[in-house]
Amino acid sequence: MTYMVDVEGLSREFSVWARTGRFRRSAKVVEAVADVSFTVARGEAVGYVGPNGSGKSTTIKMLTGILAPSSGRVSVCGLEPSQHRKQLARRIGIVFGQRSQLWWDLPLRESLEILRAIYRIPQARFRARLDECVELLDLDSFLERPVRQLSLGQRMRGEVTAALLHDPDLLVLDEPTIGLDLESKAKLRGFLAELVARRATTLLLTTHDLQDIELLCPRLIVIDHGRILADGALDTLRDEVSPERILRVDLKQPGALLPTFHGVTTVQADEHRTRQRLSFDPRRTTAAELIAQVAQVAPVIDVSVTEPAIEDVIRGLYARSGAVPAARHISRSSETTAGEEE
Ligand SMILES: Nc1ncnc2c1ncn2[C@@H]1O[C@H](COP(=O)(O)OP(=O)(O)OP(=O)(O)O)[C@@H](O)[C@H]1O
Repeated sequence: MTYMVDVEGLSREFSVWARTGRFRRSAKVVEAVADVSFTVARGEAVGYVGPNGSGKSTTIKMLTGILAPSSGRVSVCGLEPSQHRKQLARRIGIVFGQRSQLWWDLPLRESLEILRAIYRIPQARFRARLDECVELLDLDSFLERPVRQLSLGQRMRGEVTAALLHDPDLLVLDEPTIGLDLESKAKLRGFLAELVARRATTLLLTTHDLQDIELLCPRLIVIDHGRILADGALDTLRDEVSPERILRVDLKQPGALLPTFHGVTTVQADEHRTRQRLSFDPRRTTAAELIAQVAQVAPVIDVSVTEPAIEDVIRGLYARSGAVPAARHISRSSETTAGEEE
């Protein structure tokens, strides 16, 4: 099988100057990415998550050819990125939430025209792509406006359009929803979800907003200290870390506390015992089975099942590995001085 992304033993080190006393600094090596291996198949949508300084951007930079690896092997669309950066640029689309690929003083439409010329996109294909983005991302009202006058949400919609004009095989999004308000986030996510579903675009997404992942990426790669902590389907990781689910049942009449059916660990009830919560292990029983069992002992008017939120799953993965991400926000400016440039 040929993969869109194929990474093996990928590592990247940086030499940095660290303060060791009031006037003393000494060189040390930071392992930004350490022995990372994964593959992404065509049409997959993968979320790459980790706390600040865990190595996400460094990985993305190696995948897109901005940085060369210190060691390991990386292949994107069958190309070695740092050696074939220009060729690769025709095959992938990149959106960096914190950086723009548009021309600040030009109207958005002109920026897109320039990109058409750079990528030598045939007029008909360009028109079709642009029309589609204009419609689905509502670009109409600001297409003629200079990029510097656009709101962040409008600019991001422009960035995504720019990344898609040349029909890339792989779309790499680095924090695409950072700083966006709820409405803009929803709009962008809706568009990307459609893209994945309809066109089977391969997507690699880094984000701090776990809702992006939940809505767009069935698979999750979790990274910490430059190493992969977990890689798998969100649902599988959820089962591994915190298998318990909660079935809430609303009964027609107050009654006795429900029995601990097979697979149920605890039963809790409100004071009238009309609303009861059954914690259960989905590997031992199913919500449907439980509902049927409850209905046999008491008339039910409503039910709902709650799963652990993605935040809890990720917290569980870190806890399992002994990492404590929240306490580790690495500030480049105060702790280290970059000794190497991108
Ligand atoms: N050019 C550089 N020179 C020196 N150190 C660097 C450089 N780029 C990254 N690092 C270090 O490598 C580590 C990983 O950084 P990276 O930017 O990849 O993390 P990240 O997961 O993208 O973080 P964030 O979520 O804050 O963007 C950090 O310790 C960072 O300080």
